[in-house]
This record gives sequence, structure tokens and C-alpha cells, in this order.
Amino acid sequence: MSTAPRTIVGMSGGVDSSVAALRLRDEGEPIAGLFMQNWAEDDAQDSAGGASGTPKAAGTGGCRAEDDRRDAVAVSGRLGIPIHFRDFSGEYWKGVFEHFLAEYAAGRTPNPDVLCNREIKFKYFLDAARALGAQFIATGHYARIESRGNRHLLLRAVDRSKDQSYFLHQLGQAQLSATKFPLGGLLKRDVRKMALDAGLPTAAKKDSTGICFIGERDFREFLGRYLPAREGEMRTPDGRVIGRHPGVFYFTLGQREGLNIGGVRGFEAAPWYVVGKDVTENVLYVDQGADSVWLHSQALWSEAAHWISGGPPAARFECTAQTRYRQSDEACEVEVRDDGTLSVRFARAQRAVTPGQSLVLYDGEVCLGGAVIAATDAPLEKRLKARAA
Ligand SMILES: Nc1ncnc2c1ncn2[C@@H]1O[C@H](COP(=O)(O)OP(=O)(O)OP(=O)(O)O)[C@@H](O)[C@H]1O
Repeated sequence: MSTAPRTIVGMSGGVDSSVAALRLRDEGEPIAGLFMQNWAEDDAQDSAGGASGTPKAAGTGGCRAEDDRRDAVAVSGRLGIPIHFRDFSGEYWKGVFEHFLAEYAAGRTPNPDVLCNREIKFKYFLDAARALGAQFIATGHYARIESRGNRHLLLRAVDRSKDQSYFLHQLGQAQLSATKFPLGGLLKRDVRKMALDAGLPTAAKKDSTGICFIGERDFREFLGRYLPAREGEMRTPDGRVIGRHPGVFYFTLGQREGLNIGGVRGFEAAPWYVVGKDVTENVLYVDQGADSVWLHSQALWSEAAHWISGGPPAARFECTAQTRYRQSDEACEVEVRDDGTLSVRFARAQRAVTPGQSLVLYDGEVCLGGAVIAATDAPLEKRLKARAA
């Protein structure tokens, strides 16, 4: 007699979710796997948009989804657990990709992983698991969930170098109460060893990097399929034109790569960095030195914040924050404004705080929540705003 699984494991065909499933199975948990397809490419087309029904991306031949699916099936076979399949590519396109493009078009730098967790993995995937009769979902994310009283807290992973709480800060009590992160207390190197010892076919598989639907492809080429390039001037903050850029969307604050600025007459031979984008005028601002004063800000303003426990700790409080993934904890003071947006002041100036990225707040190991960064007090941004007003 077959019973409904208690937990559905999101199996991506990677080593982390393979070991998440292995651990739960070894604990005696009745589990099944589920592989989601979140991205569909149509090699028959040369432009975005499906002929009918679900939108499809223009094919570039770089999609790993088939390999990943095969690996997820192989792992479930090895573990002796059933595996299910769901296609959420239409939901992903609407809930993640359209927003991703709109943000780039507005000159910001979005974080699709944050949105994918909120809109897909902890929404449609959770619904699909419930429809299969499960009470919980599990993923291979590196983060921990702890219950204190009737509250579920999101904590950083024990392996701080792999901690993914930054990407999970939009989750709420409903999601956390139905989720397990079996790897949160483990070190990545031990996870690999467990995979090897158990003979899992993904034991030696390379970790995925970058934005999932872009993979190893060239970012500029990919984005150019959806946001046509518009060449323009590259200027220094004091207004000197020093070259041309292929399109402001392709660059983010603090970026050095891809500027192709050779020796410029009248300037030292030091590397150049993006210090500002003026989307209206189509100008890319650049300056020399990784630590350019133009890149620094002490304060930021965010869109409305999401709080994991349902509300902020106080109307004004001190905590630590990250304004990007892989950054040290930075001390700051947060003021929650009446409309739910935040005004944040850092103890020390921050480099390249980027509108569109997420501000994520922590009280020690506990992730409090976060918000999308709307604006900063970086000098160039202030000047461009004043000019536009
Ligand atoms: N296509 C997918 N189908 C089902 N679950 C997925 C899929 N992609 C990601 N997940 C789940 O989300 C978790 C985190 O995803 P992320 O893309 O960050 O993977 P990762 O850290 O590379 O992990 P993995 O080694 O398992 O691929 C995965 O461990 C897995 O549980």
C-alpha cells in the first residue's frame, strides 16, 4: 500500500538537494522528490515569446535543464524514492523574469534568486507538494529554521561561506512552518563526502553559479536578446567624455569588467569602475580606483520591507545588514517609516550599494527580513536625482 509522502524534496539534480533527500530518507521520513522546470527555451525561435500558451525564451542552446532533470531522476532511483515533475516556466516568466527585465530597463540591478524563492519555490512548489498530500517541503538551501515558542526563525547556515539566508529573507511564518533545510547544520565539504559515501551520481557535480537561467552564458548577449542595446557616452563624474558604452543596462555599480577603456589621455593608467548610470540620458559614469568616493554611500532608502516574524522589532532599531550576497555584517540603524519603507544609516560608508538589490537585516544569526534598495545618498545618485527633479 502506498502512503502519501510527508515531505517533498525539491530535487534540482545538484549535489545539495541530493544529500538533503538522502538525509531525510535515512531518518526514515516518507519522502518523494520533485523536479521543477522553471525555464523553457524554444530553439525554433529567434526572438522571445512562445508562439502560443506559455512564454518561452529564445533558444541559445545553453540550457542545462535536461541534464539536471536526468541527474535528479538518477538520484531518486539510487535513493529508491519516487520523483514528480512540474513545469512552472509560465509562472517563472510572469513572476520572476518579467520583473527582472523591467528592473534592468529602469537601470537597476535585480536579484532574481530572491524573487524565485518567494514566487516559485515557496509558493507553487509548496502548493504542488500539498497537492501531493505532503505536509512539508525540503530543499538543499544552506540556512536553518528554529522554532521559539510559536515563532519560526530563519537563521544563518552553520557553513557561513555557503549561507543562503540572504536569498530566503522574503519567506514568512507560513512557509517556514512547512519547510525543512536538512543541510543548514552541515559544512559543504561534509555534504560532498556524504554524497560520495552514498554513491550518489551527483557527488562530484560542479556547483551551479550565477543567475540560473543564464548559467554559463555571456550575460550581455543574453540580456541583449530582450533589452536592445543603445550605445551612449561614457563620462567621468565631472562631465568629461572618455569613451562609449554598448548600453547602460549591461553594467552595474562598482563593475570593472567589460568597460574596455584603454589609456585615456590626461588620466593615469589605473583601472576604471562604473560609478553611476543615467538611464534617461543614456550615460554611463565611470571613475578610476576601486574605492572611488563616488561609489560610497552612508545611507539608503528601501521599498516596503518584509518581516519574517510579521513585523519589525521596533520603529527604530540597531542591527546588522547586508546590501549584497557575500558581504560582511555591517552595523546600521534602521527607521521604519509609516508606509513600511526603511531609512537605513550605516556606521561606516558602504561601497557600491545598488538600487534593485536586496537589503537584508540580521540580529546576530537571526534573519529579520529585508527590502529592495530604492535609493542611496551616493553623491552622483543625489546629483542625478536633483537634475531630474
Ligand atoms: N529545478 C529544481 N527543481 C526542484 N528543486 C529545485 C530546483 N532548483 C532548485 N531547487 C531546490 O532549491 C535549492 C536551492 O537551489 P539553488 O539553485 O540555490 O541550488 P544549489 O545550491 O545549486 O543546490 P543543488 O546542489 O541542490 O542544485 C536546491 O537545493 C533544491 O532543493
